[in-house]
Amino acid sequence: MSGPDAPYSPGLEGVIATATSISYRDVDHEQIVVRGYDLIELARRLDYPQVAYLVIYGHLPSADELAVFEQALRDQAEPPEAVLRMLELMPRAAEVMDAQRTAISALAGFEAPDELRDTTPDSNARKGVRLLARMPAITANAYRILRGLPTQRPDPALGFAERFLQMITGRRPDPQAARIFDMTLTCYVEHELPNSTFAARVIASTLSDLYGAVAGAAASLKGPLHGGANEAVARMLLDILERGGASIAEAYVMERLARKERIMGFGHRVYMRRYDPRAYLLKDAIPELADRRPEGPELYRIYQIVERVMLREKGLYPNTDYPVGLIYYLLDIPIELDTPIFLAARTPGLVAHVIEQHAHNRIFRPRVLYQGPRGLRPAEEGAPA
Ligand SMILES: CC(=O)SCCNC(=O)CCNC(=O)[C@H](O)C(C)(C)COP(=O)(O)OP(=O)(O)OC[C@H]1O[C@@H](n2cnc3c(N)ncnc32)[C@H](O)[C@@H]1OP(=O)(O)O
Ligand SMILES: O=C([O-])CC(=O)C(=O)O
Repeated sequence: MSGPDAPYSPGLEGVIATATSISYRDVDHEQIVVRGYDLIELARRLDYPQVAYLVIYGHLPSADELAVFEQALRDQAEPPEAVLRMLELMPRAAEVMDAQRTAISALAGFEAPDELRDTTPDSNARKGVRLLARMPAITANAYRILRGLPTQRPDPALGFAERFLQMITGRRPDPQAARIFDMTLTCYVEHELPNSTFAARVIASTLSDLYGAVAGAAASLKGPLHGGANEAVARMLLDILERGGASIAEAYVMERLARKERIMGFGHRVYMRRYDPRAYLLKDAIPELADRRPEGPELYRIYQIVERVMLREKGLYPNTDYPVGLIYYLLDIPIELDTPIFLAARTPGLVAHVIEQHAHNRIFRPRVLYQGPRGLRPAEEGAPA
C-alpha cells in the first residue's frame, strides 16, 4: 500500500524504514547486533578504535589495519586552525552542542570540492575517518573556547579515548578513567535507527554530503528525548542532591510523575519495558568511580532510588543515558559536554549509515495523513478577507 491508504504510525513506531547490514536491536535475544557481533561483548573486550573500524568497514581490523587506522586518527586529529578561530566568534553563552555542530559544518569547507561531493564508499570512509579523528579536538575545544579556557592540542602519544579525555579535563587520565570512558564511547558507537541516524540517512538520501548528514544528526541528537537526556540526567541527580539528597529522591520522582513529567534516562522506543543492555553494562562502573568525587556515594544512592521508583511506578528501565550522565560527572566531565561526546562517539555509526545510504540509495519521501481544510479560496480583490 502506498499514498493515502498506507497505515499511519505516529512517530513511525514499528515502521521498517530501511534495510541495513550495520546493526540491529534484537529485542527477543536481548542483544544489540553490530556487524554480527554483540555490542556488549565488543565493549567488554575491545577498545573503541577497533569497534569504530568494525562499524565503518564492516569487519574487525587485523593488527596492520588497526595500526593504519589509529595512525590516521592521530595524524588527522588537529582540526584546521580556522575552524577553532571561527568558534571564537560565537557568543560565549552559546551551547557547546551548537558550536560542535557549527564546526562540523565548517569542516565541509576544508574538503576539496570533488571529494566533498563524492558519494562512493571509499570517499565517504575517508571523510568519515577524518571527521572522527577531529571530533575530540573539536568537541573539547568548542567547550574550552566558549567557556574562556585555553584550547588543548591532541596528544599523539595517547590512545583515542585518553586523548579525548585529556583535551576535556586538561590532564592525562588515569587508566581507570580512560578504560571506563572508552567503554562509554563503544556503547554509544552505533544503535540501529534512532532519530539522529534516521535524520542522517534522510539527508544522505538526497545525495547530500557526509558533513551535512552528521550536522543534521547532531541537531537531532541534541534534543532531551534523545541524546540530550544524558545531560538532563546529570542535572536531575544534582538537583536531587541539592534539595536534600537520597532522603528526598523518592518524593522527588513521585512529584514529577504526578505532574506527568518525564524522568530523563528512562524509557526507550525499542526497549521500553526492558533493560537497555548498554545501561546494564555501564551501571557497574558507577560504584567503581563513586569515590572520585566527595558527593559521588550520595549521588549513587540517589541513582539507585530513582531507578527503583521508576521500575515500581512506571515499569520503566534505564536507557544508556542514565548511567552515562553520572559516569561523566564522576569523571569530571563538564555536563554540557555529555551530549557532544555522545555525538563524537556515534560518528562511526553515522558514517556507516551514510555509506550504506549512498550505496543503495532511494530518496526518502513519505506521505502524510492530511487533516487540514480543503476547497478554500483566496478572497476576491476588494472583498473582506
Ligand atoms: C540514547 C537515547 O537516546 S535513549 C532515549 C533517551 N531519552 C530519554 O531518556 C528521555 C525520556 N524518555 C522518553 O521521553 C521516552 O521514553 C522516549 C522518547 C525515549 C520514547 O518515547 P516513545 O516511544 O514515544 O514512548 P511514549 O512517549 O509513547 O511513552 C509510553 C509511556 O511511557 C511513559 N514514559 C516513557 N518514558 C518516560 C519517562 N522517561 N518518564 C516518565 N514516563 C515515561 C509515557 O508517559 C507513556 O505513558 P502512558 O502510556 O501512560 O501515556
Ligand atoms: O535507539 C534509539 O532510539 C536511541 C538510542 O538508544 C541511541 O541512539 O543509542
